Amino acid sequence: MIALPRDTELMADAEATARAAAEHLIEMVTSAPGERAAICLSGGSTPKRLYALLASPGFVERVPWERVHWFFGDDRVVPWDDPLSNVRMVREAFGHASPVPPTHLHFIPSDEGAEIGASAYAATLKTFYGADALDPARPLFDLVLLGLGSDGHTASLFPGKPALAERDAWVAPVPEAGMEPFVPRITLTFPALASARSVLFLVNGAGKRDPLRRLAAGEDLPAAHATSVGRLSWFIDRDAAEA
Ligand SMILES: O=C1O[C@H](COP(=O)(O)O)[C@@H](O)[C@H](O)[C@H]1O
Repeated sequence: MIALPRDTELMADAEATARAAAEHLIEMVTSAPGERAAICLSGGSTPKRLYALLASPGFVERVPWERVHWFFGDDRVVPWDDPLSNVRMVREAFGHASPVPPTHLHFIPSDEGAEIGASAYAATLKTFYGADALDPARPLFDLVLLGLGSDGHTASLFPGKPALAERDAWVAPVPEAGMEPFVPRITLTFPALASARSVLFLVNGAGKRDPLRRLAAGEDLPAAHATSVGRLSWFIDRDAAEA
């Protein structure tokens, strides 16, 4: 077994990870201190089952959909119907009869390039938050979901890229993304992702053993820099944790 990050729950398989994440998400939205709850979604393939579960019997009736606003941690600068788009993935996972009120899905703009999209999304977040500066006592998100890329990236914070060092902006353009296909991206920065009552990494499958091993060895991977003003935890399945 790989030495796992502090505050890890080891899951039997990917289905168990998705179910536990759905329970955690429901706990975070129902315990949100204000009238609204804010969730920051991760992209990629890992969270797809979680999103589908939320819209399915057993979960759909337990989510206070009218209260929840859904944001994105990152996306590629491609049309929202492109197979590479996280918007498309999330829409497909929630399904045609999506329970999400359309005005509660806050997509990252992708039609005017990475720079303009990043500043437009920062404005969206600041309007929702009601301030230009993040107050650790009043987190922006109730829950931030994160994934772990095979190269150790999280959101679209890739090894060696300037966005990693961003301390002021909430959202950053990533003109040359670090993984194929090389499509420009837009990402929330570490300070924005950390402004959460809970930050939760979801990690499944044998493809994640290498970055988990490298994190355990103390390598300076982007995912190692994720923090939270609240709790930071990991749900990792056995397949990923196998040595
Ligand atoms: O590029 C991305 O990759 C990570 C990990 O994705 P996965 O397919 O390995 O689960 C993801 O968290 C990020 O949002 C996505 O844009």
